[in-house]
Amino acid sequence: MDGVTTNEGFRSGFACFIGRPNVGKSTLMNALVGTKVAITSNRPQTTRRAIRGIVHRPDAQLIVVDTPGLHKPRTLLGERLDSLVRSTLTEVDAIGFCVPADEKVGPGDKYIARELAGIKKTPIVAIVTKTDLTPPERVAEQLMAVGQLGDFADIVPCSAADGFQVDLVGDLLIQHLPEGMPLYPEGDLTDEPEQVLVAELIREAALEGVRDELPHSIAVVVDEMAPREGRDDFMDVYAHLYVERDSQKGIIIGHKGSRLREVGSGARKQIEALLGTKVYLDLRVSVLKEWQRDPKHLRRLGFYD
Ligand SMILES: Nc1nc2c(ncn2[C@@H]2O[C@H](COP(=O)(O)OP(=O)(O)OP(=O)(O)O)[C@@H](O)[C@H]2O)c(=O)[nH]1
Repeated sequence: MDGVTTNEGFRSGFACFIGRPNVGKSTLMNALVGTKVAITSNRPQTTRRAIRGIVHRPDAQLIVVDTPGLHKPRTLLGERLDSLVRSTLTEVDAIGFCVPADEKVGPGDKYIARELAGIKKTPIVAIVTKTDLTPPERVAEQLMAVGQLGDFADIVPCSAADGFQVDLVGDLLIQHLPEGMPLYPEGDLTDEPEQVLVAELIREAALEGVRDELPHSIAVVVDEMAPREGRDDFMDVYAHLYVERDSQKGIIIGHKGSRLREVGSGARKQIEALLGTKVYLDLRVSVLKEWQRDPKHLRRLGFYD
């Protein structure tokens, strides 16, 4: 970090991405940070926590706060997610408003744009994501359409999938950060506790291939995680996967436990990559009836007011 702490002109601060569910916010954050700190899936509302990814540049440190997709709340969980997003918006130095290139601007985007119009202080960079999915003419049209949605500091197209202009998104956010020293040590990529990242990787594996309302009903808690006695290259992880109904438990476990075994081995590989050790994963499935609507259960699963 030589020279950095005294560098004039060094910028550091926070940005967040906002947008409808599934528009590519987590993927973009991972691409900016350069590693997988937020789980992604093709199911809407995959993200439930404000995870921070830290982007290190020679002249700046950008801390990205990942938010759940904003939408009109339907359940108590939905309401808590929305208030999480709203409080995040007032605490950051810049906002990246994501709209995908491959879907027409719709009521969901307009709802968010109206919410953002109420936040006067924070500069907003509009980001047209997933440009790899559409021809350039369509991207150009989308840039125009997004421009109509509000008053933005910049509008930029990018693709997290092929890396197109991901660095530029970083530059545009960084220019709105205040001058200041780095807030995190060099090399740190996230400040989420490892246990939370591990739980998210298990949830990601469990989401593979499930349909309908089941994705929203899955929550994961890591009960215990510790190096095996006498070995620094082996981690024992004990986790619970919660669902809301007995029928869902059956689906997750699968015929003679086949599906749960797949989830476990998929998750284990990802956790091993994250931790850099071998992992033993003990995964149990339990029913927490209607946890999304129950304040007590929500607290137990880590969703606070
Ligand atoms: N082709 C393509 N797909 C992308 C791109 N970015 C994201 N995706 C895909 O879009 C889906 C949603 O991405 P996420 O990053 O989970 O979206 P999100 O906005 O964080 O979603 P929520 O957490 O539900 O709010 C995933 O299947 C991604 O692989 C991109 O640049 N190009």
